[in-house]
Amino acid sequence: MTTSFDLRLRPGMVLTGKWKQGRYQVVRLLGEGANGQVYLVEHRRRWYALKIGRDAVDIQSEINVLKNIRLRKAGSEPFLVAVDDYSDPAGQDYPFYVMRYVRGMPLHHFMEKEGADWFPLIGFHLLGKLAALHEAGWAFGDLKRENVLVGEYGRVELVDYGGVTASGRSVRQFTEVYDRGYWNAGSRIADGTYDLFSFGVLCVHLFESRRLLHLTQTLLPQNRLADELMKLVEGNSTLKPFAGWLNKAFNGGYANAREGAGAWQRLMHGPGVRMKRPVAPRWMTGLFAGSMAVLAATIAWMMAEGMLTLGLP
Ligand SMILES: Nc1ncnc2c1ncn2[C@@H]1O[C@H](COP(=O)(O)OP(=O)(O)OP(=O)(O)O)[C@@H](O)[C@H]1O
Repeated sequence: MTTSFDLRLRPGMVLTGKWKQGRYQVVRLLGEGANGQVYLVEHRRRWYALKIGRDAVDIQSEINVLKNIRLRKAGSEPFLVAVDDYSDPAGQDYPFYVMRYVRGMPLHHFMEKEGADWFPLIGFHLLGKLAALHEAGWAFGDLKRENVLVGEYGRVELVDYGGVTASGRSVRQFTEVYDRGYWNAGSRIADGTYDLFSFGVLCVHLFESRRLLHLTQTLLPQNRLADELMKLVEGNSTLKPFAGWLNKAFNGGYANAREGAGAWQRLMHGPGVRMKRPVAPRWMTGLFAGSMAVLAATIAWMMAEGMLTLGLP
């Protein structure tokens, strides 16, 4: 991935906003893409993600979307925290915004590390995230492995809102291989079905990346069809139980992610699906065992004291 500018912020340096004077200490680079670089920063003793770019228009349109979609759970901090410009020592201005730091690793790295058994649950969580956007009148647009971060217990967060588009408009930003138009399977009009198509490609990309790459290198544009993707699905043991679902998603059969999530959930417990069930953290198991021991001791003591009988005649 190349970026359009060569700014490098070093760990430890403090970036001060030109207009609002907010101070952000750089911890490390989190990632970079076409629109900018994302750094982990510390601000008022808390961690945030700071995205900085050169193109004010690109960054500003992401900011506008983030302001509009209000990714906020009741009582929690907003996703978008601050907006400002940074002036480098040479006087060059770079627009940036600060957002909530999402602790997690990109989906494909998580899956490589933790195993495919997580796939059904993570897929379900991801559909839930998309459903919330669809219900608010948006499509995510640029769904791909890198834009899905997975945290503990398979919790999922979407990052990079540069492609988020109001329903009914033309998708603003997409990645070719995930794009419905690329596969001759429909328009680039933003809606739930567009994201579900990309979700299907994402599933294929996770488990059949080599063959998917081969298809993109060998198929003539007119032969790029969802049927080709389905062949990869049918040949893969993790994806096969979801073949019916994926076929429907590739053909626009689910109007939105909520509908898709319901059907996905039913399949998760079906035949042929190996699924990780997150276990409660050890401290919670310990707490439960501890409370049971206290309860047993209390009952024994009450019985000994004659305060409790077992209901025998
Ligand atoms: N809020 C966040 N918390 C943690 N990590 C993040 C956050 N936002 C972005 N990242 C990381 O930074 C990477 C690059 O960010 P982002 O995708 O927004 O940049 P981009 O320039 O728009 O990339 P692309 O060219 O893929 O569109 C992400 O893949 C992710 O790993």
